[in-house]
Amino acid sequence: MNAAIELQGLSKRFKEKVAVSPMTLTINQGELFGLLGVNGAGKTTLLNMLSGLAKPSTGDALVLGHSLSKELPSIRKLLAVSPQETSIAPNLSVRENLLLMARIHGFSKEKSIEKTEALISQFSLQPYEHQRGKNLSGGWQRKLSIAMALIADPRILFLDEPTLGLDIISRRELWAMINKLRETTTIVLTTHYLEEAESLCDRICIMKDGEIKALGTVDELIITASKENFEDAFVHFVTGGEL
Ligand SMILES: Nc1ncnc2c1ncn2[C@@H]1O[C@H](COP(=O)(O)OP(=O)(O)OP(=O)(O)O)[C@@H](O)[C@H]1O
Repeated sequence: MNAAIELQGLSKRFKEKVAVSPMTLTINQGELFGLLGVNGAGKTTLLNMLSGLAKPSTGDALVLGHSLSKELPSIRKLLAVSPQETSIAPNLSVRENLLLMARIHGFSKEKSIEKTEALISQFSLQPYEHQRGKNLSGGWQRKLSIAMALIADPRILFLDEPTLGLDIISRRELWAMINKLRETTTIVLTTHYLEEAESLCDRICIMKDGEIKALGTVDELIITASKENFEDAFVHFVTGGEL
């Protein structure tokens, strides 16, 4: 299986604070990979480094074979992020947000309209296409944010807490959408909802204090921790077996 992302001792330090210790890890193409951990584990910092928003302190990563330290512009074309905080312009409509994103990516006017139409259809955004971003519900804002991240057909998509604060129905709708996306895109997802990770992820990496505490499928993690369920296994790994 070909690697989508190869971390090669990638680390990040903020002054005295080690946010991510040197990490070595491979995420495969086509995988839906979960990054889990308690607050401050280093998940967002890791994604920020891989998307060029934070400069690594040491190490490198290969993204579809391109070196993060040497070929960031190539990586930016392959990878997109749907961030924790919504990236949508509040006073623009759904359609205008998508058009703007397409233009930012350098698509012609015609191509931008074509891309916008396709994403409105793919995400069933038709009923809301003329509604301003700020007037959408949380679930629809999140769907729009993911649609915007997909405007340039990235090969890899980072979803940082995609269902944070959503009700269970909106969450399930997003899960269905993410499951469809995995057919064409490698996805790295962070979440605090363990049932979300269990339901969606092929493999999960559990981080704490910038370090990998466990890595594997849900079943492998449960067996390694000698627990009955994933929640108990997660608690075991992040407390060092104390709970
Ligand atoms: N710009 C920064 N300057 C200093 N410290 C930072 C900075 N960004 C993050 N940190 C620290 O690095 C550590 C990792 O933070 P990070 O946001 O990556 O964690 P996280 O796993 O994404 O947490 P959460 O689940 O709360 O989003 C934390 O201790 C945080 O306080």
